[in-house]
Amino acid sequence: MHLRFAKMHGLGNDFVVIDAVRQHVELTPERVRFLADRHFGVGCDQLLVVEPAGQAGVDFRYRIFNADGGEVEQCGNGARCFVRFVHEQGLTAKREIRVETKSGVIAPRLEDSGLVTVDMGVPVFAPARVPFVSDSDAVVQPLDVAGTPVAITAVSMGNPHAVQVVADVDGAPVAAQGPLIENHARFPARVNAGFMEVVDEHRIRLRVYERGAGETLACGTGACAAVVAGIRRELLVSPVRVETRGGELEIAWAGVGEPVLMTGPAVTVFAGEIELA
Ligand SMILES: N[C@@H](CCC[C@H](N)C(=O)O)C(=O)O
Repeated sequence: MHLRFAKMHGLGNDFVVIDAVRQHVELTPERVRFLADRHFGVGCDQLLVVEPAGQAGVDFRYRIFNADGGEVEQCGNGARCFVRFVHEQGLTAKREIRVETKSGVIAPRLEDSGLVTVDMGVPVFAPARVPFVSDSDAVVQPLDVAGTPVAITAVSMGNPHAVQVVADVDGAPVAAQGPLIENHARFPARVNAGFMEVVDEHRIRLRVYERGAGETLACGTGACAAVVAGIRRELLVSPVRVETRGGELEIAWAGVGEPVLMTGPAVTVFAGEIELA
């Protein structure tokens, strides 16, 4: 199969983006892993596939695959790249787009500044819906990480996140704890593990060990999850600047029951073609 794609990134969280509106695409987990492979394929944290809308009132559907081949519900940096992609490819002239994802409809908007703002939907804290195994709905919950007690906030931004507060994000145990939290038995769908340093009430520094991809330079849904966790823990006040290893995002949230707004860049690196076995 011959495939045209674009290589894009949002703050260094990188994507192979495929137009499945104008070309026939048949993906398997093996093909996703091959495309994501940084040595034998193109290389990316996630693969994004743009498809025609499957329901009335939305413009497109977009699907997200982690580098490990698994399909997931949501991707914040990907949502910003998706909008730039459909514009650059001439798939639409609309600047505000409603797009169907595995976890519902989100609404990204291409700003005059070139940045993209995305209504990422309403965060969910109910443990069963994250999903997180717990009989308490406390905002801060204890988690035993291979004998180390960790205090996390479990939240879904469409996809699951476990956010902990650390004193110094540069020295945080991301590589050691990340895979243990990702695969913790209390997160039956696995989880993205966030490590947040609070700089002041409007600024955090964040690293995320992503489910199915490992530590990335930035995670959009991770930034949303960290900010809502920080606001619920009364450590932060909206809006919050989130400093990641790949750059900065702005996150705004008016409180429980309200949607999270994320603003940041989306960049096209190059376009390419590849032959898939
Ligand atoms: N990098 C993304 C999140 C991608 C999906 C995540 N790894 C998961 O498995 O839920 C973002 O920017 O949000």
